[in-house]
Amino acid sequence: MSRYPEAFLHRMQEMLGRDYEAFAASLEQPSVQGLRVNTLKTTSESFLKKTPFRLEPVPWVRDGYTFYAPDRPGKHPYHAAGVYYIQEPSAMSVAEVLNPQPGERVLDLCAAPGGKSTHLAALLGGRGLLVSNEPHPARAKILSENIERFGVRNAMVTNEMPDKLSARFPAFFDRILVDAPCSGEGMFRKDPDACDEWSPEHVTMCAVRQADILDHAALMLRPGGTMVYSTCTFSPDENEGTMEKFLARHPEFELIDIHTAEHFAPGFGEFAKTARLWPHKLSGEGHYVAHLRKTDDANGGQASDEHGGARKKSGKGKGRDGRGSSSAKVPLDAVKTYREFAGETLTVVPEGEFLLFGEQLYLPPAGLPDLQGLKVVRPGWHLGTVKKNRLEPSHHLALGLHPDEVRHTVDLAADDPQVLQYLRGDTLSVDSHKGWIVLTVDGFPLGWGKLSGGQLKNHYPKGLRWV
Ligand SMILES: C[S@@+](CC[C@H](N)C(=O)[O-])C[C@H]1O[C@@H](n2cnc3c(N)ncnc32)[C@H](O)[C@@H]1O
Repeated sequence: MSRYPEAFLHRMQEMLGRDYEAFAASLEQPSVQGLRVNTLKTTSESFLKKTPFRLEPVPWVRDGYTFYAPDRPGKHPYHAAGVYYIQEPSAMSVAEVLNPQPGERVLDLCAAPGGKSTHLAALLGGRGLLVSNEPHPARAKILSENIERFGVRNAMVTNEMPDKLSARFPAFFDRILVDAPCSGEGMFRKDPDACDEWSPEHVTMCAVRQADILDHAALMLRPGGTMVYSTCTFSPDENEGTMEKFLARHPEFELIDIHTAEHFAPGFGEFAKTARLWPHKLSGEGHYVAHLRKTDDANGGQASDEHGGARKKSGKGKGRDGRGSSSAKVPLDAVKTYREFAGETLTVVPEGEFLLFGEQLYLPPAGLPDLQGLKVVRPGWHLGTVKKNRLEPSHHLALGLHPDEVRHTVDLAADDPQVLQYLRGDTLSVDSHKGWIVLTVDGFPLGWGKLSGGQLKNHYPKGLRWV
């Protein structure tokens, strides 16, 4: 008996006709695995010279590669250093289609665990603003950790429902990604548990929720801005059906071409401009992608300034520690403490309009909107914890730094046993400058250590330690 729901297989048979046999055979194949190089930290060219893995380029994305068993890049120290993100090849198509440009304001509305957000961040190249949102609190935390590991400096992570954000950010974003919660049919072979949740009723419920999410996304896009709607399911109700109803409700939107469309099959019927990624036609899982544009004269129903609704930052909100203390004015002492630390430890002192939540000091991205009343998990680049007269640097600071920006580093080769000891939280014996140093693996920052008397006190975060 098949491990896939009968009703699902029956629907697929009806949908695919002659192609069904090839599709059904693909369900019995292992899922395709991939990694996407973090171009905030390196280039693909340089990574390919160092990588110990056998990799094949994914044709529809820059910097994406397929890897094969027995390689396990998720277990390599490069993963802890944020050198790449493990993401299956079809999922890599999505941010590539949205194609944000450095300096833009980008929203990823359904962002956890962060595959597409880290991709969007890489494409922004550290310039502009990325708001990565996830309503589920535990998933928002994972998203935030991935933003940290990837060393993204210009992202804010929120934990909100779309209506809360759309009330706050009318016509604000240049690009929006709605990678919608869906019935997940395209992930069945990768994640057999996804089958257990599947039912025809679940498909219908997902379509209703997708409509609601899209309506709020539509409000937040500036006129002339672009949006990608994507799912990892096959059901037309959640794909072409969701698009059809959305376009009927929103005549200010139109479907536009997908620049990588040659690699994919077209969507059904009148939705040939959208793309279907079939596991029996390419090397990847099942996905659907639609690219939309909001017309220039659409006013979005809301007032907006010259950049589509920018708001002045008040710097208030809830910190990642949930204390939500006000940070309208960062005490000068805190900034002084940070600058002293940075002056001693770094070659370049990151500056900007700081935010302080409790003891946590952040550097928010430029153009960060009003945070008042929003659940913010990470309001920008986390610099550290301000103690009485000292700054304890954050893991995010280390991961967001280029090794040249740090005065003292200890570099270890990936196969040096001390790397594993460090990731396990052990104290290391090293010969280097006394004080704070960044431990790097083949030149990629892994985390902080504090050296005294030849012993490196381990500051790799307890929650991330390898067991
Ligand atoms: C397909 S997953 C996103 C995957 C993510 N984009 C990535 O690449 O890692 C959809 C996400 O939407 C979240 N979600 C569920 N309901 C939502 C809603 N009403 N609004 C926004 N996101 C929602 C889910 O918790 C889930 O994390």
